[in-house]
Amino acid sequence: MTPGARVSAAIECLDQIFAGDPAEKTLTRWARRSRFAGSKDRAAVRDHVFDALRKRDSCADLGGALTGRAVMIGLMRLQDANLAELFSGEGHAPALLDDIERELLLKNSKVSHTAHDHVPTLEQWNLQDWCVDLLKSSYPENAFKIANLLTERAPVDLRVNLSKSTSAEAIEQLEEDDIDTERFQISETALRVKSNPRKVKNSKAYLGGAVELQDAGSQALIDDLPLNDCETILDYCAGGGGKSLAMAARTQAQIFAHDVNSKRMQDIPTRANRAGVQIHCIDKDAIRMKAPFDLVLCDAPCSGSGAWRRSPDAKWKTTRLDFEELLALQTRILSDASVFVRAGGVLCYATCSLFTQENEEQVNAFLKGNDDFALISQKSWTPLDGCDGFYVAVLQFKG
Ligand SMILES: C[S@@+](CC[C@H](N)C(=O)[O-])C[C@H]1O[C@@H](n2cnc3c(N)ncnc32)[C@H](O)[C@@H]1O
Repeated sequence: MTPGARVSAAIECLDQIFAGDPAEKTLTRWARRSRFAGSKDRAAVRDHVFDALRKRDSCADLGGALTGRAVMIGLMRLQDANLAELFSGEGHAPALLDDIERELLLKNSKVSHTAHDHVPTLEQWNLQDWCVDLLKSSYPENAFKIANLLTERAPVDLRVNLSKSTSAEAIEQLEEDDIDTERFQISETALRVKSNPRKVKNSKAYLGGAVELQDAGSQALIDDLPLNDCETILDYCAGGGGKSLAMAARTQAQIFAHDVNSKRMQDIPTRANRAGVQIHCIDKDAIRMKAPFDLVLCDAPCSGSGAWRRSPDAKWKTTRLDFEELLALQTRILSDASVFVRAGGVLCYATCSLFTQENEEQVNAFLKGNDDFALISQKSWTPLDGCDGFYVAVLQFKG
């Protein structure tokens, strides 16, 4: 595909996404229909679509409308691409810019879309307005800087599986597959991929279980858990098992994974096998039989705002009502899971949210109603730390 044809494909996908279709499904559907597209074309179209979603409002403002075409005009302008070449009207390239589009672009380009030395307009936040308010109240000093970082592509991080490899061995093994990485100080196990991220899943290091894909912030969160003296651990919201696997590599404790939606755990046995660790997936009845646990982790469902660089679709589709429902669910999960902690054990509450309402405020509310728990530590990370946004609190059950 020509560069222009890739832009046309991105326009088509964005129009469907703006009409309400989920981004991933839209891209998969497009790829199925477009047998002529090679893997590089698919990657390029995906990058266009995700870049455009991350900076949606800035792009729409530059291009003059919230349509696939206007947003791609805005994105290409922000990327200093040659608009005349891309919008050539030749072959499968999008039609030439008309006079109105050209004038609009000229007028809008005079306003800086990246400058930090002025009060940002709502478009420049690239967030829904209720999220701007939440971010401002969570980070009064740095809200706009964080919002800006959420418009950038997320780095690809790996977790070295310490039960199979050292960092030095993993780096060397990855190099054999042309994947350059470097240590990321935020966690002992974290490697940042510097080249060929798309090769990771077929690399020997990944297939052999020496590394897993996991954001460095997620790894730092696991470093903060008091795993040392544990014999039994319950990962109460295990999902695909990212946190279970990271814990298993760091402790000899028995790890039990649970999720209300058991289908989400279906890959855990394969992933555990690859990592050379054991994770027992259990249902609620089995939890009651095995309880109490030394450590119960609630990696609660949340807005996911800390990871909106990776899923920019969600930053536009999550409604205020969804958010309120999530808050209620987090409250319930903390309360439900707390009964499975042994006296003297710990309840750990984690999210990948940037908003204090889902983090500190949830924990404070829990502590108010449960004076037999005490806060031991809490920590948060934001993209300012070079990773996704995360929060973790460790609460001890005094019994
Ligand atoms: C943030 S995700 C977990 C991600 C996972 N821990 C990881 O590191 O890959 C939250 C999970 O909580 C699960 N969940 C939602 N409500 C729940 C409940 N009431 N009890 C247990 N799990 C629940 C969801 O199905 C979802 O998989």
